[in-house]
Amino acid sequence: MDGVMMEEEDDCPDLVPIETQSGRPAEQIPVTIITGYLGAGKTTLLNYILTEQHNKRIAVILNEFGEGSALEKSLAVSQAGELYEEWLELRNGCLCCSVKDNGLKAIENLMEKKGKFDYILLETTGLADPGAVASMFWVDAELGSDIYLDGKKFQLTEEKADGLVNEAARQIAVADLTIINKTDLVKEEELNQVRDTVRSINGLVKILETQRSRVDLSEVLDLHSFDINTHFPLFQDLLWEKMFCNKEGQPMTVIRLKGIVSFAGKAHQVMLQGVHELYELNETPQLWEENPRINRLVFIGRNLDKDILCEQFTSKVVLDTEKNS
Ligand SMILES: Nc1nc2c(ncn2[C@@H]2O[C@H](COP(=O)(O)OP(=O)(O)OP(=O)(O)O)[C@@H](O)[C@H]2O)c(=O)[nH]1
Ligand SMILES: [Zn+2]
Repeated sequence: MDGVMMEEEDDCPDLVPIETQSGRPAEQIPVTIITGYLGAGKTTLLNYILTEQHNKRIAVILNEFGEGSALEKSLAVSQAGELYEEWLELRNGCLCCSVKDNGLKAIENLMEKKGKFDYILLETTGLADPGAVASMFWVDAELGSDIYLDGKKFQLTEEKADGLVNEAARQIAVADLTIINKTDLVKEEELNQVRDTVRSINGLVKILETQRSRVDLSEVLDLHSFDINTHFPLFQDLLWEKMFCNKEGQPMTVIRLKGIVSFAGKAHQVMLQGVHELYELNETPQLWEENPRINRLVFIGRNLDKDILCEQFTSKVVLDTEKNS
């Protein structure tokens, strides 16, 4: 491996030197973390994404537990379906340890050398703690979508004894999208059970079912579009950017935010909680049933103007179809 640099224990994974375009600032790009049990079909998914036509420039970082001392991990860069292979040197093959603190730097280096990517897909081992992996991206506001790729039913239900179920549950809990793969190997009722289990762990996660990880790419690559900021651009602008002013021109400040919101196609009521700049959505056990679907939000803060907030919420968050009804 000519040119690969082995650095000290905690140094950033470094790439084989190639022609650099120095001075190019690293721009933010979405990172999708793909976790899943051993053999669930993560690499199959990556290969599928890389070879499909999508007109996106995608960097893939494979970070599997290799046999022996497999420190060199393959890095494939796809452009228009063509694969280019380079080598990314990771410390020890374990994502939590090797990439955790330096992952962003490694990606910045990569972009400095190869130009901007549209996407980074990061495959982690099924044993990785998704929280640790994801937290390195969450530092960076724009980054961080998760896919959790499931294998078969037994991975969730029959592995309880050795605790792996906890990893699976945690992966699902933080996922934006769960792919239940290998549906060709299970019966309909088993598939239903897996779906129910996933749903019980994460009421909001989007679930796709696949064979050979063949997904509709728009559902995977545009995953960031499901995140809370896209559901509620109002809150990003209001809480983070402090973009809204009251009628006197004073900027609104929110200290506390609570609400019940209705998602199209969701049977359960969803609770919105915000404290200062942080906010989250959680599905509640409460069904809408025959109750009229409403969105009710309570804001506590300074310089708040109900009319302006209402208008913003309606124009930016509420679906067109619902506005009229
Ligand atoms: N029957 C069946 N086999 C599949 C399917 N998807 C993937 N496989 C096979 O499952 C095996 C493992 O797939 P990989 O994509 O390597 O799984 P992985 O999650 O990357 O595996 P690790 O990185 O080792 O954890 C391969 O032999 C795939 O061909 C599927 O939908 N059905
Ligand atoms: Zn793999």
